[in-house]
Amino acid sequence: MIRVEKFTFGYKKGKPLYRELDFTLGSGKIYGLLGKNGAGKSTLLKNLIGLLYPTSGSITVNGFRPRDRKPSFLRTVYFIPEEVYVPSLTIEGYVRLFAPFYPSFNREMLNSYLHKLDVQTEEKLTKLSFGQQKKFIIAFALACNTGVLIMDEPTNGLDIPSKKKFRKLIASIMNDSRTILISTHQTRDLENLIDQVIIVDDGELLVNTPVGAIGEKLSLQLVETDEPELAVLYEEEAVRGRLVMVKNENGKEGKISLEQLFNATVENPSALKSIFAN
Ligand SMILES: Nc1ncnc2c1ncn2[C@@H]1O[C@H](COP(=O)(O)OP(=O)(O)OP(=O)(O)O)[C@@H](O)[C@H]1O
Repeated sequence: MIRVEKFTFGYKKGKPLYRELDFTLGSGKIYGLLGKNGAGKSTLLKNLIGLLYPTSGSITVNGFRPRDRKPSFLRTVYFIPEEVYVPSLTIEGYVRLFAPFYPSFNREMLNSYLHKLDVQTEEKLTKLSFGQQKKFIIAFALACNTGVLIMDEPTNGLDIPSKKKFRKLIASIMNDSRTILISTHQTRDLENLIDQVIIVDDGELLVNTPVGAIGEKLSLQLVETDEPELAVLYEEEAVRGRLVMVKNENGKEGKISLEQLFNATVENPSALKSIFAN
C-alpha cells in the first residue's frame, strides 16, 4: 500500500512541481502513470522510493517512510529507472552481488524470466545491447519478488516482440499482495495490462481511475457535421467525419483507449479532472 498525503515537491524553493497531491495505491493492482514530458513522473517515482524527499506532506510505502531508506524498507521495493545501469559483471556475478539484498529473490524465477524475455548470455552484462540490459534488469527485478515494483518507462528501448513479452510477464507475476506502478508515454504498451490509470499534469493529479470506469464517464461519438450543442472534450479525424469525446450522459459504455483519455486530459485538464473527481 502506497499512501501519499498533501505531497508537495519542488526542485527549487518557491517553485513547486507538485502541490498537495493525495492518493492511495492498493495491493493487487497494476497502476499506469501518464503525463507529458516534464510533467514530473520520474520525480514522483523517485519520491516514492526515497531518492527524493517531499518538500511537505507525507509518503508511506507499506508503512515505511521512503526517505528514511531503511534496509527493511529497501528489501520490499524495486525501482527500475528509465536509464538502467549494469556493472561489468556476468549474470552470475550480478546475482551474487545484488540478490542477497532481497530475501525473496528466486533464482529459478530469474532463469525462467530471462528465458521468456530472450536474454541468455555467459558474457558480461556490459556487452549486451541497451534493450537486452533493460530486459535483464526487468527479469532480475521480478525475481526479487518485492511487494512494490516501480518502473519508469520500462518499455523504452524494447523491440515490439519484447514489449509483448513484457506485458505477458507482468500480467503473469501479478498477485494480490503486489503493487506495481509503471510510468510511460507509450500508452499502447500498457493497454490491456493496467488496472488503474493516473494522469499528472501541471503539478496536479487530474485522473486516478480504474480503466474499466473510463467508458462509464466518457463516450465517443461519430459526427459528420458541426454540432455546437455538444461539449466536446477531444476530437480526432475519422473515416466518415470526426470522432468526438464527450461526457457520458446516457449510461451506455463505449471503448476509449488510454491514448484518447490522455489526449483529452491534457487538452482539457479542468474538465477531465472534474469528471473523474465525481
Ligand atoms: N535534478 C533536477 N533538478 C532540477 N530540475 C529537475 C531535476 N530533474 C528534473 N527536473 C525538472 O522537473 C520537471 C519534471 O521532470 P521529470 O523528469 O520528473 O518529468 P517526467 O514526467 O518524468 O518527464 P519525461 O516524460 O520527459 O521523462 C522537469 O521540468 C525537469 O526539468
